[in-house]
Amino acid sequence: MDRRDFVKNGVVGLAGLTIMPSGVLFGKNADKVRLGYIGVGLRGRNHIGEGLLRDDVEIVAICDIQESSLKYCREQFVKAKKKLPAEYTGGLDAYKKLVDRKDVDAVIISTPWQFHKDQSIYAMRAGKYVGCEVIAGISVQDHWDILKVYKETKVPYMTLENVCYRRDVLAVLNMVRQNQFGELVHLEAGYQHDLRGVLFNDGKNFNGKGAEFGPNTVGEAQWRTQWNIDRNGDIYPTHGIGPIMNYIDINRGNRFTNLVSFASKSPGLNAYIKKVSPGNKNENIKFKNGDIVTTQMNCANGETVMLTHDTHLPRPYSIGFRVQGTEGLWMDVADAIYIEGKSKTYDEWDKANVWLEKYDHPLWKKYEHLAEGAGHGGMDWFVFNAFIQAVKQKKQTPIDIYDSLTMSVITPLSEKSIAEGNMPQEFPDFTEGAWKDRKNTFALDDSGF
Ligand SMILES: NC(=O)c1ccc[n+]([C@@H]2O[C@H](COP(=O)([O-])OP(=O)(O)OC[C@H]3O[C@@H](n4cnc5c(N)ncnc54)[C@H](O)[C@@H]3O)[C@@H](O)[C@H]2O)c1
Repeated sequence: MDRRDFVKNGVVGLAGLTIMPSGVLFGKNADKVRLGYIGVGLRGRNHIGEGLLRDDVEIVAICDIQESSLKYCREQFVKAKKKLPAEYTGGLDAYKKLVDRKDVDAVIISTPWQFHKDQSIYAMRAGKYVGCEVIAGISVQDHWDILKVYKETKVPYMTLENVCYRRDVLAVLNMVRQNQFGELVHLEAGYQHDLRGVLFNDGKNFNGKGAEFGPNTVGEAQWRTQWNIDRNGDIYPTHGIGPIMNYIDINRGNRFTNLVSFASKSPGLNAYIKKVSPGNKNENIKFKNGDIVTTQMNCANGETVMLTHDTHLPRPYSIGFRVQGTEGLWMDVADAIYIEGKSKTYDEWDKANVWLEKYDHPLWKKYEHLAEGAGHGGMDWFVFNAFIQAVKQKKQTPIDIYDSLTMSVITPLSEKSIAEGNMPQEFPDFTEGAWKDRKNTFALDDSGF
């Protein structure tokens, strides 16, 4: 069975009805999820690609404020020989008309970060499941505002955090659950990705050499670069922290209690501009965001966590996971695992693959053939499928509102810590005490993951 056969048949038989609290529109399991997409730039079109492959998804409408994005998106439908969706454009509020459509069950939001809060709140109020790309809100208060609407509507909200589904990440979750690392003590991760070619281009080509950013450029250079001028903090924490939250049961028996952040100086982007476009007007811009921002966090159960944001300097991509406990550790940069008494040689690393293959997660074993070819090594299939299955079965999403807000609020907290001279910041408990009793069920079954 290939990707296309699968999506015809659906991933699992529809299990018993899970009744959602009031606010969610439909009352019985749906065969098809009718999706509206808000933002069809690069990421939105990845999600379109996944949706177009499935017969249990109908993309009824798309919204974007740029004709170029809509045009590329239309081409995807033509290539897939699917009916063109309705289009909404013409202003920052155009998305509201898409959300208001009676035939939209759920929305996928892939717009720049500053729009996520209002767009998700509007969708939740309309009773539409929200699958929102990473970063829920900008300020700490934004996160509370989103929670308030969730509590009023009970409409599920999921951050589409794909790294939670990466194959090695899930294999390590499997190892954690089978106690291979013993009691976890310290964890590290980060967003360590040379984004210089994304933050700047020549206005014509994605990743085209150039030193421009803002409205006359293409892709994320239009909006993401400005955040590096205006903010100093970990502005992209979710890819690293999402998986860690699953390893140590955050919001499900554990919680972050406080954090403190440090920012280095920031010559990286200026050096890049000087290199690719000597004499460019942008070469002396003051980038407020430190080239390396590190954040240390404490947990109620005593673990420590360190996160790194590192996107302005030359480096190969790596999240830099370190998962360490009383019996051993995984370090993804070293591509290594060491388990005391079980590793081949005392005090020497095993190649990580020896362990990762042995503990390959059951979900990957089962769905590998379907995820093959999907974005980011297949994990994009898993995150999209998880959202669709939750909508179809009227279930809570596997990454829920509390997880989503917890991942994202690290940005304003780290910013505040740095602005106050590296002062510790108390971590908000969005669960309001419920973390003590909530259970970690992430990726434990395949009816929504
Ligand atoms: N999970 C991942 O692996 C991953 C990868 C890339 C991007 N992302 C996230 O996806 C989101 C989008 O990033 P991107 O790379 O697609 O950016 P992009 O700039 O390529 O696309 C954003 C799109 O949103 C549109 N837009 C802007 N304001 C809008 C509005 N008010 N209403 C409707 N459309 C609007 C833009 O015209 C553009 O087409 C961001 O949150 C980003 O961090 C996640």
